[in-house]
Amino acid sequence: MCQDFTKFYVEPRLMNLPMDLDALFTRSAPLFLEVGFGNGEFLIENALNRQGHNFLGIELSVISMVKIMKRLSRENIENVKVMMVDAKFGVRELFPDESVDGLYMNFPCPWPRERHSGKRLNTVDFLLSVAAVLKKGGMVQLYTDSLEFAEVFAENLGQTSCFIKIELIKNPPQVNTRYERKWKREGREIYKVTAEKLKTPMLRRIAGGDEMPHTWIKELKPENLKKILNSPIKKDIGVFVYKSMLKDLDDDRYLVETIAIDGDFQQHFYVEIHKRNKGWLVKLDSHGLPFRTPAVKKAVYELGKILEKRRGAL
Ligand SMILES: C[S@@+](CC[C@H](N)C(=O)[O-])C[C@H]1O[C@@H](n2cnc3c(N)ncnc32)[C@H](O)[C@@H]1O
Repeated sequence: MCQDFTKFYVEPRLMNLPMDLDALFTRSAPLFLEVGFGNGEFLIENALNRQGHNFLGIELSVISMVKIMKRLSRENIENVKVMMVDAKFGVRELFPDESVDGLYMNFPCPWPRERHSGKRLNTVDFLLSVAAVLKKGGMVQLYTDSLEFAEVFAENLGQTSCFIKIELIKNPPQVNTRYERKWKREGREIYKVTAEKLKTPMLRRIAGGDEMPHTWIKELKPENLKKILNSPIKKDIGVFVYKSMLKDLDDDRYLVETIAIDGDFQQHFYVEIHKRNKGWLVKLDSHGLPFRTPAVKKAVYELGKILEKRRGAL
């Protein structure tokens, strides 16, 4: 039987940002987020016990996404939505200020190696995003098996100057997630950090806006475009990198593999060069779906400029 998951899945890349949360849930109710819900036990148990609240789960794993949607569908759970986005970007960019009543994080990866430190979800920057989207009096709650992660989380909550009642306790009541069970089986201690939001910081957000710059390259013969694209387009000016050029099915369409970098957030996608009556259109390839950040827009725009310059040099 074909299952319809569209009821549960939110695609923020296709929405006006920040999101209209009441419209999303078709009702106004307190909203709680869980970052990295994994198997989804915690999210679902809370949603079933608190039918008057809305729950939104954020994950990066496709397997987790499919697993939870199957269960939401099977049990016809109405007050949970899920979306696939990096929480560092998603919490900051998708939610309006003071729109969330509570944020839970159960056993996030501690990323102990220094070279992975950019992925940790206990930095001052991430916690400032959490502070911005929480309502005043809203709470943040972390469970972890890593004392170091918990201590840095608590310390950085304090660094933001946006939270009060910051508490770190050892061996709290269980949340009963897969990772909690795993770490307890291995005899590890569990730590819980909680805090209450007091102040809303000012955040600079970068996503949003529907406009997508595309450019036209006129008066360029297909054989000349081929010549241009045969020499590699490698450009790295800090915000984007063109990786490699792929020719699509016919001579009318080329794809340039691109990575756009907005601070600590990277997106991988293709820019398309497509022959139309008016000339060659340079635009975002419609199969990929990056957030339209400044670096993505610049990558599209700059490719047009590069092609134009090379055309002039032919
Ligand atoms: C160690 S697992 C814990 C899963 C679950 N909460 C539990 O306690 O069993 C961490 C989860 O966080 C997700 N994750 C890691 N980094 C993330 C990020 N930046 N944004 C959203 N989810 C993330 C991973 O895909 C993974 O499912």
